[in-house]
Amino acid sequence: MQLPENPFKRALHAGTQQIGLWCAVPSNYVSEILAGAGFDWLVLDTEHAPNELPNVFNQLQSMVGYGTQPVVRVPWNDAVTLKRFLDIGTQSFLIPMVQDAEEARAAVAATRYPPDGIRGYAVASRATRFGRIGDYFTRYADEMCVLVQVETMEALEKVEEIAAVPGVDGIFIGPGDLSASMGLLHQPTHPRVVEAIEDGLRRITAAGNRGGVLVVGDEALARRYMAAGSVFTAVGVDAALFARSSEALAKQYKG
Ligand SMILES: O=C(O)C(=O)C[C@H](O)[C@@H](O)CO
Repeated sequence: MQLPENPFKRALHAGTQQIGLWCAVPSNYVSEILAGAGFDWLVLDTEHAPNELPNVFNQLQSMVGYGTQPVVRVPWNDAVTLKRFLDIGTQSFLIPMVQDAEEARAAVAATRYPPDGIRGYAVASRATRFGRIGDYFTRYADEMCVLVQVETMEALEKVEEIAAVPGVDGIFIGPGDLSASMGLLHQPTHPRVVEAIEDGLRRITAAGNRGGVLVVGDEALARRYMAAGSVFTAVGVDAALFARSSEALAKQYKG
């Protein structure tokens, strides 16, 4: 068997704009529905969603064959957690709350085998397709994508050093937590937050790395961030889509 290519990583490094969606609903039925919707990438969220490893395994399988690529958001920058998601075949990670270059290096090291990192070895995991991918251990890193989240003012001040860390394929700016760190909780589109995100995206690009962000329900702002340099841009959250559209439908008939 061949090592699966990572189209998300390849498009990211080619500078191709990729439109994504957050999948907070912990269901492989939902992830397959969303995988056919037309997005380039889908975040399988295990930080802010009641989603665990066995279910993410099912979600990864549900997306096989669809063009949309899974990006697993782990709950923390933790090598043990990353190891388990690596072994089920995850090839793209979104790692939250990375504060500086040291934490970015730790995130990358968790995805690499020695001597490049500390990833634990398993002889027959889904990642290697149970030993059927002959060159997995020599080529896996080519198709491994590490996205780190910068989502505090402190981390945003260090975005250039984070961008320079080898193996960091992209930097996602988290509007929600960033706004909270700015004293603007639940105001991710506050003008000061928008200005900070735009500046961060420009600096990430100037540092030679690739920026991404999430915007919910505001196409103009999403396109403003794309103009500022976002090349992996999430434009919605499934749970919010379900909640708002179901409310609207009920209101049509219930008033
Ligand atoms: O800080 C943020 O904003 C993010 O990291 C995205 C949110 O966590 C995501 O759950 C959407 O609310």
